[in-house]
Amino acid sequence: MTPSTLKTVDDGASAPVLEISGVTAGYGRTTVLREVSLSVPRGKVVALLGSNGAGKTTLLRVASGLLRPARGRVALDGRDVTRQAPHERARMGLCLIPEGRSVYRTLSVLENLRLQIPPWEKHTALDEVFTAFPILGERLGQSAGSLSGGQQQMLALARAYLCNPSVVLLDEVSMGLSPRVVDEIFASLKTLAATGVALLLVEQYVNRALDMADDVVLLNKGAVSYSGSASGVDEDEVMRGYLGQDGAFS
Ligand SMILES: Nc1ncnc2c1ncn2[C@@H]1O[C@H](COP(=O)(O)OP(=O)(O)OP(=O)(O)O)[C@@H](O)[C@H]1O
Repeated sequence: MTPSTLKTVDDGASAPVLEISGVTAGYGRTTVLREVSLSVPRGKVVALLGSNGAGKTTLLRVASGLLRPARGRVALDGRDVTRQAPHERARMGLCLIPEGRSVYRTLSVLENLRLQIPPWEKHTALDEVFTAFPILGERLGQSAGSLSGGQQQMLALARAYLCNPSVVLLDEVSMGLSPRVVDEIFASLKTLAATGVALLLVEQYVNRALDMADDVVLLNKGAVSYSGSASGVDEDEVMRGYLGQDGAFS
């Protein structure tokens, strides 16, 4: 058999769960991301850090299909999804938890949870959500709008337990919450990661993100200024990068 007749079997098992390669993207004439590449290995936690406006949310939008890049490629499990719609990527195991606690305020907690179960996950039970966030189980009949900010964020995060994802993208889920609630949310993320779900974590609390991340990608003005193991990263250096001092991670 000649090499050209050999059939290659690639089920994506060895590929990173999410791979972004050479992505340039922006809004209208404004370029926000420049040649950004990033890889989320299966079952690993990657922290995506950078100062305000560096392009972190834009990168999550490109990854999830909400924004089409001008150049570059997005792959899930080794399959090119650059032209796939967000719901198709969701069906392939990508779950985005966007910034800002997206819950239906006038609907009950239970109704919100039911709406978060995608149509193709017919047999999903709510038990895992109640294990992660017991308070939601005690508030099922209450309107989501009457929950505290932390409880609303837990309700938004419930989606990560209901979609059977292989990778979850989290955009500043700790924003505006008390330290005690942030502790609880990070504990739930650690539990989720321990089940083998990969996380791409955009997080303002650098120390908390570094504490649970395997790898770190630092964005500076839309370009990657550091990409590598979290163990080689010093929080102070990241903060200097945030403040835009040249030299940090160059
Ligand atoms: N819908 C939009 N239209 C035009 N420009 C936008 C839009 N969304 C974001 N931008 C701009 O793109 C740049 C990157 O924004 P982005 O939200 O991706 O950064 P970020 O790193 O997530 O910042 P933050 O930490 O403040 O959320 C900013 O200059 C922002 O003003």
